[in-house]
Amino acid sequence: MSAVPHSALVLASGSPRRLELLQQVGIEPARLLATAVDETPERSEHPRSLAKRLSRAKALAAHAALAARGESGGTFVLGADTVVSLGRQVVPKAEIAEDAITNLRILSGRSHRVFTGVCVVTPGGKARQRLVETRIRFKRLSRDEIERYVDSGEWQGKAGGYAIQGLAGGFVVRLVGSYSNVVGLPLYETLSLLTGEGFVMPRPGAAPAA
Ligand SMILES: Cc1cn([C@H]2C[C@H](O)[C@@H](COP(=O)(O)OP(=O)(O)OP(=O)(O)O)O2)c(=O)[nH]c1=O
Repeated sequence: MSAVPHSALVLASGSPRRLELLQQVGIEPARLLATAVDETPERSEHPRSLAKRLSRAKALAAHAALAARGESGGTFVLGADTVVSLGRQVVPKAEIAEDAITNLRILSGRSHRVFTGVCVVTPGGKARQRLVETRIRFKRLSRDEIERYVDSGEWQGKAGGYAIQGLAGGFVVRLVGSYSNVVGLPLYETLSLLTGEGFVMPRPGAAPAA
């Protein structure tokens, strides 16, 4: 049987979660290319617009970097950005313990949304996007629970200051939508975006396309 060669993909991300999620569905990126996109929201920018704008900026920055080296031919580039929001407010990434405490107090006992923007740049240079939303309700968190969580360090560098795939999974009363979207890459939507643009999925066990 003649096998159609599968497509090559560059993951425009430094997030180990995004790499693991792609690998989970059988895609081994040909390379990882983290970008240095400024993630500051614009004035009164809605969280969903922020996630969409940043995912596009990451994918296009990686595509431009590859093109500058003459390496963009034949490759799909994938960028993503995850934003936690409470109403119109962005619940920022936690960098220090105080940020994580503030965020968890805000999220305690309430419903919030997680948006992930996904952007694919095709080998022909077209940028295609999706925006995926997940709704989550956290239990009420006691001061002790917040302190113990902050001691774990799991919040570091995570949108909203928590990681659902770790201890914070125990805070979730209700989740509506895609779980992988919260961890950083909505798998169903990402695969349908890629295959809709002509990406050929590898067969299980195949070596990554160059
Ligand atoms: C809410 C939540 C976010 N996150 C992570 C996913 C993302 O890695 C991060 C959000 O920050 P992003 O800016 O989306 O991504 P990043 O800076 O980690 O990586 P890159 O820009 O290079 O792709 O938070 C979790 O791992 N679990 C969660 O429950």
